[in-house]
Amino acid sequence: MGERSVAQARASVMIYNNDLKKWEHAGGVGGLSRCHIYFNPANNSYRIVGRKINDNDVVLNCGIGKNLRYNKATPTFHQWRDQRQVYGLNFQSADDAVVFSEAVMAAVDDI
Ligand SMILES: CC(=O)N[C@@H](Cc1ccccc1Cl)C(=O)N1CCC[C@]12C=C[C@@H]1CC[C@@H](C(=O)N3CC[C@@H]4C=C[C@H]5CC[C@H](C(=O)O)N5C(=O)[C@H]43)N1C2=O
Repeated sequence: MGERSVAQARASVMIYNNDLKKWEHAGGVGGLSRCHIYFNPANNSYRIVGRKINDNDVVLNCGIGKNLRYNKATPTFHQWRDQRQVYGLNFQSADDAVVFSEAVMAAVDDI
């Protein structure tokens, strides 16, 4: 039994460049990605995967750890970090952002 998607949202994926102190489009080019939260029943883990809508390029692929801190910086820009980098999602609507954030929090609570 493979991974299954427990939530998805369209958003622009951004990565914070700690050296330049600025946000950059994940994958280098702006544009919307379809971001899924996948649950892996084999090891009860979750990860967030984002693929560009126009060419399916994987621009985001990060695990959800049990102590992930998810920051709703604005109603449509949410961010989190892992030990390597800071991720940001620019949602198309506050509703999309709420739905996705609740699924992230549920995943964190489930680990
Ligand atoms: C302590 C810490 O890491 N704090 C983080 C946020 C955070 C809090 C709690 C848990 C996780 C996270 Cl990532 C933090 O403040 N960070 C992470 C790297 C960049 C930033 C540090 C400083 C700057 C100040 C302004 C804010 C920021 O970058 N914002 C606020 C929301 C806004 C929304 C969209 C993005 C898109 C481009 C625009 C811009 O950079 O011009 N922008 C921003 O300016 C974003 N900043 C941040 O988000």
